[in-house]
Amino acid sequence: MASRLCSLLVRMYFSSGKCFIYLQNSIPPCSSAIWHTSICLSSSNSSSYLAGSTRKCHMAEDDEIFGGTYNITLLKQTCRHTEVIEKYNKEMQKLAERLMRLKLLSLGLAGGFRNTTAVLQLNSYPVCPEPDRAMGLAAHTDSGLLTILHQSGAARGLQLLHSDRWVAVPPVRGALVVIVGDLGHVLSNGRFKSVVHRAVVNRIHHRISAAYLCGPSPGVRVSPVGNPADRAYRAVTWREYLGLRAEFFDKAIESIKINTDTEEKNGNGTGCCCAKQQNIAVCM
Ligand SMILES: O=C(O)CCC(=O)C(=O)O
Ligand SMILES: [Fe+2]
Repeated sequence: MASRLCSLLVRMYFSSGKCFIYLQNSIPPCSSAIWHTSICLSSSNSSSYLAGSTRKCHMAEDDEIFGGTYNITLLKQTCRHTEVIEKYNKEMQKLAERLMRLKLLSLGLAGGFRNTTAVLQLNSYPVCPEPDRAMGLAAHTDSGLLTILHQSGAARGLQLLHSDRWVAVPPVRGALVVIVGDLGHVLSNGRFKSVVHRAVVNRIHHRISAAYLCGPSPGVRVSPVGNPADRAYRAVTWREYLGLRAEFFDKAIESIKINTDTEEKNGNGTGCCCAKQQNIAVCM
């Protein structure tokens, strides 16, 4: 069901004249542009859901493109697609919550997440005449708890960094890829690793992917499960973590590492989604 909805969503958007897709980067020598569109899905109400996109665009530092205010009017033209997005969001939310519950269970905790924030990122990688000289999406980790990725069609593109080598993750019909994000890494105290990945382009196929990025509410602190004395990372909110990524790029996770001789100064204030003891729900 979730995978079918992903396909429907992708078909719908990329057949709609890309009326609300904005340009994020265009890397020579690709003749046509690579598009990445981020949409905040977190509100159930379609108007604030559209407003949410603005915030996400700020977070993604795309304000240079639209002068600080995302083009809401263009987004509103796509309201007829709201129903499909809502359905997609509902299914993906259920799936993300289930995956998070399983992840917590494997860490010895019975719990779940409420009030998650979700962002849909639609990626379009056109055919590239010189794929060796271009990059679709540069190497990165995702910042949230987890990402559920749909790869449309048969074209390969996704690669994971494993033991210093890039390993292709070919699309499998009906299958979704689950990627652990940095906050998922922090929450598990490093037991679930956030994986470095990238997307390459190719000479023959136009490739499309849809990434559902799931995280806590932006202001909720995430801290590692388990014994406070064993925590490898300090507590951090998603908002703060995005700031650290802007400052430290791929070293952001290192920047919240606790040195053995450094005290965890942040404690477990209210709203923190660390699980303080076994069998406590992880609430946000
Ligand atoms: O297109 C892909 O396969 C990767 C997309 C991705 O990593 C992302 O949207 O964060
Ligand atoms: Fe990613």
